[in-house]
Amino acid sequence: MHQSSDRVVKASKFQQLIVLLYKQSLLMRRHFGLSIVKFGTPIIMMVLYIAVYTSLKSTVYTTYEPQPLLMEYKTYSNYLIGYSDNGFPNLNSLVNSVAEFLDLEVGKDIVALDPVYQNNITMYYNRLGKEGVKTYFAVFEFDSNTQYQYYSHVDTIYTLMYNSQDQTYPNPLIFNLNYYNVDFDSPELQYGYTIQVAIENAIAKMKLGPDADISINLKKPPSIIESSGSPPSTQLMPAFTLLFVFVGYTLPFIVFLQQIVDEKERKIRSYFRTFGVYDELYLLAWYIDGLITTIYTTAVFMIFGYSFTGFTPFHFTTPSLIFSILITYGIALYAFAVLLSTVLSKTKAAVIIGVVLFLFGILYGLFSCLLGDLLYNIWSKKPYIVTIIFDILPPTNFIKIFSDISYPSVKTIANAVLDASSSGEPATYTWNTFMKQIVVGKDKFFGLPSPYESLNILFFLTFLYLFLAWYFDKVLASEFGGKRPWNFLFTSQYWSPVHFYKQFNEYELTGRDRSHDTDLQAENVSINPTNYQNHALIIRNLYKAYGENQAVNGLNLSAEKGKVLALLGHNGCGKTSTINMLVGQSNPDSGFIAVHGYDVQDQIQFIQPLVGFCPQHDIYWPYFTAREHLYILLLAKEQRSNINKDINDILKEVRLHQVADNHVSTYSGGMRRRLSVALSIVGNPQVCILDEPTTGIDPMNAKILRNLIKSLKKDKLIILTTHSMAEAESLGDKIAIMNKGKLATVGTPLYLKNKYNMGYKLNLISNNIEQCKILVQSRIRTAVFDKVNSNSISYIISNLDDLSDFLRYLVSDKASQELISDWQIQNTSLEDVFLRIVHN
Ligand SMILES: Nc1ncnc2c1ncn2[C@@H]1O[C@H](COP(=O)(O)OP(=O)(O)OP(=O)(O)O)[C@@H](O)[C@H]1O
Repeated sequence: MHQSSDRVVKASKFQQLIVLLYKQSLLMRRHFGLSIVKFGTPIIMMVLYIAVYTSLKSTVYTTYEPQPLLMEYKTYSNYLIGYSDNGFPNLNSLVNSVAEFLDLEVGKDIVALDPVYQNNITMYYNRLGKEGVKTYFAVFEFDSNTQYQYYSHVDTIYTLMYNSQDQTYPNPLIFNLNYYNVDFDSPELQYGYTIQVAIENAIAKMKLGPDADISINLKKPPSIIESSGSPPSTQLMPAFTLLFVFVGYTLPFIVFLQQIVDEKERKIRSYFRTFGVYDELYLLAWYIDGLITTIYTTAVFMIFGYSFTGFTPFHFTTPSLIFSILITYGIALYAFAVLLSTVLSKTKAAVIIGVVLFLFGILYGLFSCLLGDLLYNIWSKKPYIVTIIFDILPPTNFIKIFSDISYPSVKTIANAVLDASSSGEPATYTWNTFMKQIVVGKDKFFGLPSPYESLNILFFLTFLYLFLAWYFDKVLASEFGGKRPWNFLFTSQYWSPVHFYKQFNEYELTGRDRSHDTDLQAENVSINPTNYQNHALIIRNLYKAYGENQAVNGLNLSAEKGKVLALLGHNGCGKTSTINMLVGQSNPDSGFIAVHGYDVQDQIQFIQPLVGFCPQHDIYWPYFTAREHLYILLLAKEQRSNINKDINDILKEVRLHQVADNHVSTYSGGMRRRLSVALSIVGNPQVCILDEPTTGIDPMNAKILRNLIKSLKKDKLIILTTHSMAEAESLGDKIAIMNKGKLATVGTPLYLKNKYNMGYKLNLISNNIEQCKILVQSRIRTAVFDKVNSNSISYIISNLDDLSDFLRYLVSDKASQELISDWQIQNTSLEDVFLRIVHN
C-alpha cells in the first residue's frame, strides 16, 4: 500500500467518538436555552403536577367531624326493608335486631321482605316505584353472583341502598350509598350511617350471640370533597400522571430532533464526512446524547414519582417495572429521532414532525385518561394490525403501556372515584400482571397486545430504528452527501474495501472528449495506467446533472502536486459541482475522479485524510470558538495527542489568534472565511481544495491568505476556484477555465495569454473623446474600438508596428499632446482571455 512519510495517520474511531462527544457537550453548554428545555422539562412537569395536586387537595377537601347517630328515622322514610336474594336464613332475626336498635316497629316501620319478591329484585323495585316511597333497604348477600357484587367489596355481606324520590316507576332513583352522586350533607342520608350502625350491630350480635356487649365507637369519617355533585378532583390527578410523564420525555425529543437536523441543514454533517468522520460514529454520538437525556429524565421521574405519594401509578407499580418502561421509551424515542434525522433535511420539517407526534401523543393520552374502558373497547374491536401500528410509534406505544399500568390504580375518572371509594386500595401492579392482557371489570380485551408485548415491541424496535438510521444515512440521496447503492451491504467492496490503487484501464484514463484544441487533447491523453498514480488529481469524463440541468458535462482535468490549479468559470459553469464530487459530497452520474490514485467513489475513506476542504459557504457552529473548531476537526481527522501548538500556529497564519476564543457568531464575514481556510489546512492535507477562499475578504487579509496558499503549495496540490482573475494569475500554476460544465481551455497564465493574444490595449485620457476617436481612426489602421468611459477611451491594437508609429506621432505632435492628457498601454490580461472564452 502506498504510504508517503508526510501523510497523516487517520484518527482512530475511539478518538473520533471522544471528540464528537466533546462537540455534543459543547452544544449542550452553548445552547443554554435548548438545554434548559431538555433538562428542565421533566422537573417542571413533576413540580407542576405536585403543585396542581396539592392545590386541589387543599382547597377541595373538607373533613367532617363524627356526628352523633340520628335516631329520628321515621320522620324521613317510610320503610326500612331487609332483603336477601338467596334466602338468608336469619333475615327475620336480623330485622328484629335492627328494629330494636332503632326503636322501630316490625311490620310497620321495618319489614323483612315479602317472600313473594324474594327471587326477583326487579319486582321489588316495581313495587317501590308504584308506591312512590322513600325507603332504605338493605340487601344481604352471601352469594358472589348477585348484581351488586360489581359495586361492592368482596367481603361485604350486605349493601345498604336508598330510594330518595317519590317518583313513580319506571324512574325510581335507587342508589347505593357509596355512589358518588349523593348529597352527603342531606340529613336523610346522614341517617344512612345510623342504619348502617344498626345493621353492623345486628350482624355482630348474630355472630357473637344476643348477650354480647357491643360498644359503638364512631370514628372520624374520611375527608370528602366540598362541592357535592362533582367527583373528588384529587382522585383524577393520578389519571393525568401519564400526560405529565409523556410531556417530560417528549418535549426534549423535539429539541433533540431539531438540533440534529439543524447540523445537517448547516452542512456540518457532510463537512464532518470530508474530515473522514465515520457516519456511524457521528450518529452514535448523537444517540449517546439522547441516552444521557433519557437516563437523566428517568432518574428525575423515578425520584419524584416515588417520593410524592400523589403519583399513584408509580406507587402502585413495582419500581423495576416503571424503570424498565421509562428507560425503554427513552432509548426507542431517541433511536426514532436519529432515524428521522436521516430522512429529514430541513429543521422546520423536523420541528413540525416532532410537534405533530407530540400533540398526537397528548391527544391519545387524554383519550386514555378520560375514556379508559371505552378506549380499550374501541381498541379491542380494531384489527390487530392497527394496534401494532400504534405500537410502532414510540410516543403512542408509551401512552398505551403507561395507561395499561395506570389503569388499575386510577382507571377512568368515574371508575377512579368509584373504585377508591367503594373497594378501597387499588391493587399493586407487578411484572406478573404486566404480562397479562388488560382486564377491565370482568371483560378481557383479547384484541390488544399485552403491555409486556408492547414493551417488547418498543425494545426491539430500538434496534430496528438504529439499523435503519445507519442504512438510510448511507443510501439516501440528498444535497448534503454522497450515497451508496441500496444494495451496498451485498457488495464485496463494502465488506473488504480495496486498499490498493484501483486499476483504471487505458480507455477509462483517456478523456473521450475529442476536442480540436490541442491543449485539451494533451490534457486528455497525458495520463496512462503506468503513471496515473503520480497525479494528485485526475478527472475523467465527468458528468453530473441536476434534473435537466447538465452542471458538469464531460470534464477532463488533471494536476500534479506542488502546483496551484486555478479553476475559473462564470457563475453556474459547474465549478462547485465538480468540487463537491471531488470531496465525496455528491456522486458523479458517470466518469471518475482519482485523488493520489484512489477512486473518490469507491475509496473515499482513503482520500479523506489526504484532502482539506474550504467550502464555498462557511460551515460553522455559531457558538463555538475558532479554537474549538480547529480542535474538533483536527482531532476528527488526524490521530494526534499534542495539538495546541499546531492550532496556535494555524490561528496565527490566518490572523485569528487574537479572537481565537470568541464565538464565531461574533466574527465578521471575512474572519469566518479565514477560519474556513484554516480548517482546510488542518492535518497537513496533500490536496487542499479552496472554493472561493478570498470572497468577502479585505485586500490586506486576502493578501495574507494568498501568501499562505503560496507557502502551502510546496508539496501539495492546491485547487482554487476564484472570480478574481488577478488572484488566479498571481497564484495559479495551471489555469483551467470551465464553460458550460466542460473544460474550455487549460494552461499556465503566460501560455494562455500568448495563446489568446489579442494584441495590446491602448487607453487614452482626454476631455474631448470625439476628437480622440477621429485621431485614432485616422492614424491606426488596425485599431478596434474596445470601450469608452467619461474621459477615457480604449482600443485593441493587434499590430505592434501600428502602435509604435502612433506613439511616436503622439510624442512629436503638440496638438495631440494637448488633446490627450495621458495614455497607457496594457498587455492582454487573463481577464481578457476569460472574457473571450466565455463570450465565444
Ligand atoms: N444541489 C443542486 N441542485 C440543483 N441544481 C444545482 C445544485 N447544485 C448546483 N446546481 C446547478 O448546477 C449548475 C452548476 O452550479 P455550480 O454551483 O457547480 O456552479 P459554479 O461554477 O460553482 O458557480 P458559482 O461561481 O456561482 O459558484 C448551476 O446551474 C446550479 O444551479
